[in-house]
Amino acid sequence: MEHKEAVRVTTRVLKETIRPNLKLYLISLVCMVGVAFFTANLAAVTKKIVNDVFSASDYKAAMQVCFLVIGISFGKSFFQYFNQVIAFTFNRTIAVDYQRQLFEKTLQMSVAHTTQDQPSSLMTLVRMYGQAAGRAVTNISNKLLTDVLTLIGLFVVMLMQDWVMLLVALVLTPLISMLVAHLSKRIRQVATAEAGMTAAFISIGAEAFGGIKTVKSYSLEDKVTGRFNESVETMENRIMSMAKTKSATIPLMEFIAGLVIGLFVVYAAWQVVENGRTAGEFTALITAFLMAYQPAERVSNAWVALQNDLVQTKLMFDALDAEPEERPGELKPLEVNSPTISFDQVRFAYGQNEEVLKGLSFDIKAGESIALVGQSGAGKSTILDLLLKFVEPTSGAVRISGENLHDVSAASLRSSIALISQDVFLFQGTIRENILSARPGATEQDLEEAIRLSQLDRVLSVLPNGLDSIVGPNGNTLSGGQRQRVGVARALLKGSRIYIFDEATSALDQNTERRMLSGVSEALSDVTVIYVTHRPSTLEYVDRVLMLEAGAIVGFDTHAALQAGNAQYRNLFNLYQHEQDEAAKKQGVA
Ligand SMILES: Nc1ncnc2c1ncn2[C@@H]1O[C@H](COP(=O)(O)OP(=O)(O)OP(=O)(O)O)[C@@H](O)[C@H]1O
Repeated sequence: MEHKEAVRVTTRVLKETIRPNLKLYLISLVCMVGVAFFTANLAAVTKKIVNDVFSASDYKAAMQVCFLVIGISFGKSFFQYFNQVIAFTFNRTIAVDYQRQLFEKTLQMSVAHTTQDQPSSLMTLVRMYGQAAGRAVTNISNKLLTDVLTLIGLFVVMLMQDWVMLLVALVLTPLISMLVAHLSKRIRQVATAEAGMTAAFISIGAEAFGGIKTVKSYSLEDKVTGRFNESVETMENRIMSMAKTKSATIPLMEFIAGLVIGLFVVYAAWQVVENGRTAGEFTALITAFLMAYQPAERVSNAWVALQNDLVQTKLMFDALDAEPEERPGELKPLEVNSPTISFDQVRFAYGQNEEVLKGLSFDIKAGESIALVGQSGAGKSTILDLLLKFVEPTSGAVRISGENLHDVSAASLRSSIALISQDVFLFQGTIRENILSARPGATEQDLEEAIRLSQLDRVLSVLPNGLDSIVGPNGNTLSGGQRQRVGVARALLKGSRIYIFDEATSALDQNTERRMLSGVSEALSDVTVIYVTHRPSTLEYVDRVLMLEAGAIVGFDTHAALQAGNAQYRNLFNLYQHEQDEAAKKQGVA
């Protein structure tokens, strides 16, 4: 990151955070000045100790100086305490606020953008960036400022004792500034890559532990460990390079301090002996110089840390400024007057890859139920992604209720469609809460009906707490089939005009699936339903079947008509039948 960019990021982060907390910040400013004032006075008081107490051997003066020192120390501690509490509050408030903004922003991004990264690495970045911004603001507006003010105070004390200090200051200040500027640049260069590397590191771990059964059953431990080691090594090299740069600053400053003190002693001795200056003046000067060491060290540390945090804050701003999927109010809401669906010459390709859908045109009437079938990779999921506007056609148009989805807001579109996927997502909580999340105001009667139709009542009857049983994170205390039934119940309660069942019954046994489908198809007789399925049994419950092959339609008719007149469909149906029989056999054996 260039110097100009660092200044731009600093200005923005301060503007965005100080303004809303101005009152608190002004109080902390008073505290900072208080800390600096009392610290400087603590150094200055040594002059009195040496001259008035020791040199004059005055007992009374000793008592006065004693109270003075206690008063100054109390003042310093008082302001220091409040300053630190405010700095801490500031840090946390800013970190949490940015984390919230980043989380919301990530949710607003397109699905394609969000799924580029592992969920865990996205969360790591949200956490890291927010914390970095909090630290950056606290460092600049509080820690650095407190110490710089203290240094100025101590400097004034030194200047008051001897003008030679002015010369020393004039020579040392630009020297130290140049040194710090050089180190800062190096640190920012190294830090730029750090955030990405940490996210990659987390992502490797998440992938390995998330797929632990696959890793173990395919003996992939060595491969996973190899990838982990590689990422750790790259990260360690970066961290080491940063540590070396950081470590250089403190010894360098210590050396400069030692050099200056050495010269002071000789200079002070000469002034006292030859020019009749008092020992107290030089005690105050050297004390101020020694006391300046700690804040100077903290300034140097805070400055180094700041470079790192500014880089991450910049990355955070980049993420916050990224174009969202769409801006609120940018597009009109979809009004589903009649739940018709039409694809008009739709072509689609993922990036520069080969076309996945090759000019698809078909119409689904309002209230019709259709099954979408085809070999793996034919393009079924892509059709669903287009319907939900997770992706947009390369050319052609997808319409619902006559409206081109390109012109309607994604949020209104998605709230009009109930999607039930194969992997049902359940959040941690009770089954009741999960189902009611689709329609919080639903009556007990509607809830019971949804439970009955989804065949969930059979599951609930064996759970000790029934509907109030708690499911673990992502419903992991339920079996795949149980989760699917909760997913169907939740979707039924939503009461949409369009339903999409994406392999939503794949984990159910045939009998349960049949019972569910007969109830569901009756309950959804006046809404439009799409089933994506490999199950031949599902095909009996739909009005028409749309068969895809390599991104093109090879048949769209009733199951009976396709069976009678379409050889490709018969082959596919036989394949599905075979798969189903095999699965039934396996279930029988189990
Ligand atoms: N994100 C992606 N990037 C690149 N290509 C993709 C992506 N998602 C899918 N594809 C490709 O698009 C084609 C259609 O995939 P799609 O998932 O729509 O098929 P499908 O019929 O749903 O398959 P399945 O029954 O196995 O789920 C496939 O060749 C697939 O490799």
